Amino acid sequence: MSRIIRTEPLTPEGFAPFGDVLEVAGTPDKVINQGMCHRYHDRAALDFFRGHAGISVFDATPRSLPHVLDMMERHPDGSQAFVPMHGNDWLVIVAPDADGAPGTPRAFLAGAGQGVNFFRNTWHGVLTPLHAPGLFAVIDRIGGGENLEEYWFDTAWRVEAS
Ligand SMILES: NC(=O)N[C@@H](O)C(=O)O
Ligand code: NI
Repeated sequence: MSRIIRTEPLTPEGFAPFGDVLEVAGTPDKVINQGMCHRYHDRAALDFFRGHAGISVFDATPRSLPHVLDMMERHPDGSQAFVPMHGNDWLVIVAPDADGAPGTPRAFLAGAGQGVNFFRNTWHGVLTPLHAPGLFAVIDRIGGGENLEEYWFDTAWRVEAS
């Protein structure tokens, strides 16, 4: 018997306990390139312990709703940003910490043009595209050690569209 969570729109306010939303929003911080480009400057809290920032490209297999969430993970030594290289919606699942395990997850539906940066040590589901191509640039910690803690649920969660 799965436990149900329903998707909710990704907003900076809703996501604030878990990380940053990367999107064009509000007044640009800088207008550059002779007025031809708006720069939304320095919009993510990057945090890498005993390592450095790296950019990787992920080609992830699309999933579909309803989605079975049986595992969440976190990275104790670094933040992790997912930046779509496509224009589709995709799924971002996070959870508060509850004594060293994920608490009740929240499933955010990211829209076209939205990326996220998970704060260091934030419980999250693995990269979850909903359409092909599942291409993302990922900015996270490059360094020694595992930097990965997984938690497998005894009873899976079922993520359903709202
Ligand atoms: N393992 C890996 O590189 N990716 C995961 O951290 C993930 O959050 O998808
Ligand atoms: Ni991760």
